[in-house]
Amino acid sequence: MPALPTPSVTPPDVIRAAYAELIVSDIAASRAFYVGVLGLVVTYEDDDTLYLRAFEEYLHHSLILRRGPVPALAALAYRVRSAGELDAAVAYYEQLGVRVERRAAGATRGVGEAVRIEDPLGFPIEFFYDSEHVERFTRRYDVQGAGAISRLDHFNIVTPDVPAARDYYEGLGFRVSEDIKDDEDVVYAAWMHRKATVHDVALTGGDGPRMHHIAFATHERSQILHLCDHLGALRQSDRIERGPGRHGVSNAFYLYLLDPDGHRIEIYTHDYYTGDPDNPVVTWDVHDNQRRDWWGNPVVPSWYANASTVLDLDGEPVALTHRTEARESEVTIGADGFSYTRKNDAELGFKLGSQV
Ligand SMILES: O=C1C=CC(S(=O)(=O)O)=CC1(O)O
Ligand SMILES: [Fe+2]
Repeated sequence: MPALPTPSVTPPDVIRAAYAELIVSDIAASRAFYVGVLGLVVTYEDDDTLYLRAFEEYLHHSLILRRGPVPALAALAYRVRSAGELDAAVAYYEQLGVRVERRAAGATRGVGEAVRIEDPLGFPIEFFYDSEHVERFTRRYDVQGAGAISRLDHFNIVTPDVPAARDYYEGLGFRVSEDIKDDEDVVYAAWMHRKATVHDVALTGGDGPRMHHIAFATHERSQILHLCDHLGALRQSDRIERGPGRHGVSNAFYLYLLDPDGHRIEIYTHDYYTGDPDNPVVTWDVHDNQRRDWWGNPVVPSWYANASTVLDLDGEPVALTHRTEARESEVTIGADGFSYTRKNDAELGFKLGSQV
C-alpha cells in the first residue's frame, strides 16, 4: 500500500467496533441462523432487512442483514465518543484523500448522522455516535437461551500488508495487543484495540480487502458449547467451521460458524483487559502451533482461505490486492510448513507440516 499522507488534524475518537452490515441472499434462512440458533434479538425487520442486537446491547443494532444479490460486507461501523467527532472524521479522511460521505440521520435505521468512507485498506467504514436506545436484555433471563450472546466484540479483516494496515490503525489511536511474526519479522496478523480488550479489529494477512469474520462475545464457555449442541440437534453441524477451542492469541474460548451465505461468525468468550497504557504486547512465532489454538489443534485450511467480499460505497465489489509476503497457511500447513509445540524439542516438539 502506498505511504499515506500524515493528516494535520486529529483523527475521530473511536470508542469501539459497534456494528456490521452484511448482504445476505435469503433473509428467512439468515433469520433462522442469527435469531433461531444464535438467539440475537430482533430490533426491526421487514422483507429485506433484519436489525439485530445481542443481550447486553442497548443501541438499535450491532448487526444489519440486508437482502442482496451478492453476499458481502456492506459496512463496518465504529462508534465515536460524540457527534462532534463526525466533523473530525470528515477532516481527517479528506486529508487522507479517500472517498468521504456524510449520511443524514436515519439513512441507516436507528442511527443518527454518520460518516461513511472507503478507507485506505479498501473497506467501507462508518463512524457514528447517535443511535436509538432500545431495551437492554441484560437481565431478561426469561428470554435468553442457554447460548445467550452478550455483545458484538470485534471485526477481523483480511488485508495484504499487515504492517501498513497496523500503521493506519495506529494513526486512528488503536494499539496493538498481540501479533504473529516470523524470524525475519514478517507480520502475519495483528490485533488492535480502542476499547480495553484484546481487539476491536484484527488484521489477517491475505488477499484483501475481504471480511474474515465478525465476532460476538459470550460470558461463559457453556454458552458456546450449547450453540454447538443446538446445531447438532438441527443436523447443521456443517455450520461449525473451526473449534470449539481455546485461542492462544487473546486467550478467548472460541467457535467459528458459517452463516447460510458463508459469512464467518466467531463466538468468543471475553478475553482480557488491555486498558493500561503500558499493556505489554504479546508476539507469537508463526511456527508456534499453540498460537491460534492453545491446545495445538490445527487450523482448518478454509479458515485461512475463505473470507467475504467487500463492497464499496456504491455497493460494488472491491477488487482484491494480492498479498506478496509469505502466507501463514503455507509456512505452517503446506508441504514445507512445520510447527512446534516446544521450540527447542526437535525430537518430540514438531508437528509435520502436512497437518490438515
Ligand atoms: O479473535 C481472534 C482471536 C484469536 C485468534 S487466533 O486464531 O488465536 O489467532 C483469531 C481471532 O482473530 O479470531
Ligand atoms: Fe476473532
